[in-house]
Parts: sequence; structure tokens; C-alpha cells
Amino acid sequence: MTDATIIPVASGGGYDVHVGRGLVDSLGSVLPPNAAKVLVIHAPAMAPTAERLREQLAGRTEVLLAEVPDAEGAKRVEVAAFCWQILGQTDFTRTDAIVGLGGGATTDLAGFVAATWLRGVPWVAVPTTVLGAVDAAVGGKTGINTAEGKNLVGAFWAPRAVVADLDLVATLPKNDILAGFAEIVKAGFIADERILELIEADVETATDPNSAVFRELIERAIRVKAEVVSDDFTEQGRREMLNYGHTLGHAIEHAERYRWRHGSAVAIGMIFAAELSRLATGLPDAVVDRHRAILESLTLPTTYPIGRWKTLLATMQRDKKARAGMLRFIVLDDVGRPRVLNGTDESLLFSAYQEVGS
Ligand SMILES: NC(=O)c1ccc[n+]([C@@H]2O[C@H](COP(=O)([O-])OP(=O)(O)OC[C@H]3O[C@@H](n4cnc5c(N)ncnc54)[C@H](O)[C@@H]3O)[C@@H](O)[C@H]2O)c1
Ligand SMILES: O=C(O)C(=O)C[C@@H](O)[C@H](O)[C@H](O)COP(=O)(O)O
Ligand SMILES: [Zn+2]
Repeated sequence: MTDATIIPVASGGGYDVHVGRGLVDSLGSVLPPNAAKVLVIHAPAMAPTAERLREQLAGRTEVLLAEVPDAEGAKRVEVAAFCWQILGQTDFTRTDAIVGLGGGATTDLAGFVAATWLRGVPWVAVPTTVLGAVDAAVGGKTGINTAEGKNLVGAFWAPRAVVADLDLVATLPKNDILAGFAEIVKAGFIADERILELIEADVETATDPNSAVFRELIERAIRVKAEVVSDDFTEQGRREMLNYGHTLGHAIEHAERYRWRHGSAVAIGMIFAAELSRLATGLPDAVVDRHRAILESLTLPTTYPIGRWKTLLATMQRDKKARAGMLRFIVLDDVGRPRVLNGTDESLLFSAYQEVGS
């Protein structure tokens, strides 16, 4: 692909993340050469792009389109079943391929459908949000939500390529761009302080999809994720660090019935994780304050009602990092030094939450 930055991922069979502009027009080059059929699972906002893909690939392969509900509405078993039905009725085989075109919710679903159809067919992720490009589409964590919690059903199933076309991301509403920055900030705090410095230097330029700094931030965050998942695809250890801010974040998404943006919930979750780090590991006050300053500069939420604590705690018990009923959190010893905190007692957790509670 021309003008693309290539970021390799070494796990899940090995694949590349392509970052650049106008890339979707050469999507055919990353599809399996012998695929007779391609199912494009896409978000409603991406219908015109899906149609463009159909025209582009006509003659080479049969392109089927599956428009799925917007945002978290896509991550439901009924929607997976709708996709499985299309695959069944079109005799989709293991040499065919799925394309996930949309934000993280769409690519999580598309990857899950690919992982489960015939126990695994090839798929390509085409993220169209900031959050999808820097995080969701990379690493092969696929899944759907259940009534009990976020991403409780899923599979590790790597794509054969990720195509992050920044021309597609440019149409994203500003609030979605800002929410996606929560994951970029996460990458900054756990592994790349330069990310934080670039946002602090000029938040307007950093979040302008046409700026060079924006592209640098996208690429830096992808490199963080690619490096971690190359080392630990199935989350046996190091990959857990990517869950910084997510234990409380996912509980907030559940409490809000999946109507909140993921990045907004993770922003509050990171404040909680930073406050917990201050209490448990002695994370300096300045680093905790830095979380608030950066997330507020992005106009992301940093507080949540104090009265919701018991509800959130109950949901957090189902967090995938929990072991034998014991909650585990990702905390920071310092910027760039995340680690797991085991066996946290409830009063310590509540003390940290009091700093978040409004
Ligand atoms: N698998 C992973 O490793 C991983 C990592 C991070 C997040 N996630 C998941 O990703 C999801 C959040 O992803 P998201 O923030 O991209 O949200 P999203 O997929 O809900 O997309 C946000 C909104 O933007 C719209 N949209 C998408 N692209 C657009 C475009 N180019 N122009 C205009 N509108 C567009 C969508 O239709 C939606 O309304 C959550 O479900 C989260 O759990 C997964
Ligand atoms: O890739 C990972 O690993 C992550 O934890 C990245 C997170 O940003 C992402 O939201 C992920 O979907 C959370 O996974 P879960 O296992 O906590 O459901
Ligand atoms: Zn996330």
C-alpha cells in the first residue's frame, strides 16, 4: 500500500498494521488472493464506503454487505447470529474472508464472527475511528457483550491485516475523536511518555485529524499496542497492562447500559486507577494530577456519582482479570511502569473511588 506506515505485529500468525491515507482503495491487496467471497460487516455510517469496496472488488470477488447496528448495539449475540445466517446461506468457506469496517464495536463483532464461523475464517480490520485504529482493531481480541458484562464472550483471533485509513477517520465527529484519545492517553501512561507531552503541548493540534502530530500520536499508540500483543497475544501476563483504567471503565459502561462511549468510561477508570496507584504504590501526586489535566483538556469525564459504588463493585467481580473471586487492577508505579495489584481490600478501593465520586 502506497504512503503507508507499516507497523508489524508478530503474534497471531503475524500481520501488518497499515496507517496512512487513501489506503482503503487498495484493500484488495491484503485480502486472501483466493477468496471467492468477502463479507463486509460495517457500521451504518460506513455504508457508502462499503458500497465503494463492493465496486472496487467487483470482478475479483463476490462482495456481500452486512450493515449492523450502530456502536455497542452491534456487540450482541443476535447481531452475530444475523451475520452467521448470511454466512450459512451463502456457503461461506474457510478460503473466503470477512472485513470489519467501522469503529471498535464493529470490528470486535466482525472479528468474533470470523473467529466463530467454521471455527475461524480470515478477516481484515478496517478501523474508522481513532479508538479502533489505535487499539480495538489491533491485537485480535474479538467479542460481544452480555447482559452481565462487557466483552464476556469472545475469542483471540488475529486479523490478517489492519488497514487504518486516516481519510476515513477524518469524518468522525469531534466527540468520538476525543473519546478515542482516552486509549492514546492510556498508551502514554503505560508505555510512551512522549504521547503525553505531545497532547500537553497543544491539544487542538493533537486532536486535529489533518495534523502531522495527530498521525504521530496514532502511530505511537499503535506501536505500544503492537509491541505488547506481539509479546503476549492471549493475555497470559503483560497484555493485562492494556487494561489500565478498564476494570472500573467496563463497570461504568455496564451501569450505563452500553450507551456511553468506551473512551469516556475508560477516562474515569484511569482516574480511579491513578488514585488507587497513589494509595497502593505511592504514585506521586503530580502524576495523578497529570491524568486529570490531560483528560480534562480532552473534555473527557473524570468523575462518576459516589452513590453508584456498590453497583460498580458488583460488576467488577466479573472482570476477566479477577482470580478466585479476587479483584486485580492495573496500577502505575510511575509513568511507563504499570503492574498488577493483587488482593486489594474493599476499603482501599472505596477510598480511591471517593476521589472519583461526585
Ligand atoms: N478488541 C480490543 O482490543 C478493543 C480495544 C479497545 C476498545 N474495544 C472496543 O471498541 C468499542 C469502542 O470503539 P469506538 O470508540 O470506535 O466506538 P464505536 O465503534 O461505537 O464507534 C463510535 C461511533 O462512531 C461511528 N463511526 C465510526 N466511524 C465513523 C466515521 N469514520 N465517521 C463517522 N462516524 C463513524 C460509529 O458508527 C459509532 O456511532 C468498545 O466496544 C470497546 O469495548 C476493543
Ligand atoms: O487489547 C487488550 O488487551 C486491551 O485490554 C485493550 C482494551 O483497550 C480493550 O478495551 C479491550 O477490549 C478490553 O478487553 P477485556 O479483555 O477487558 O474485555
Ligand atoms: Zn479499551
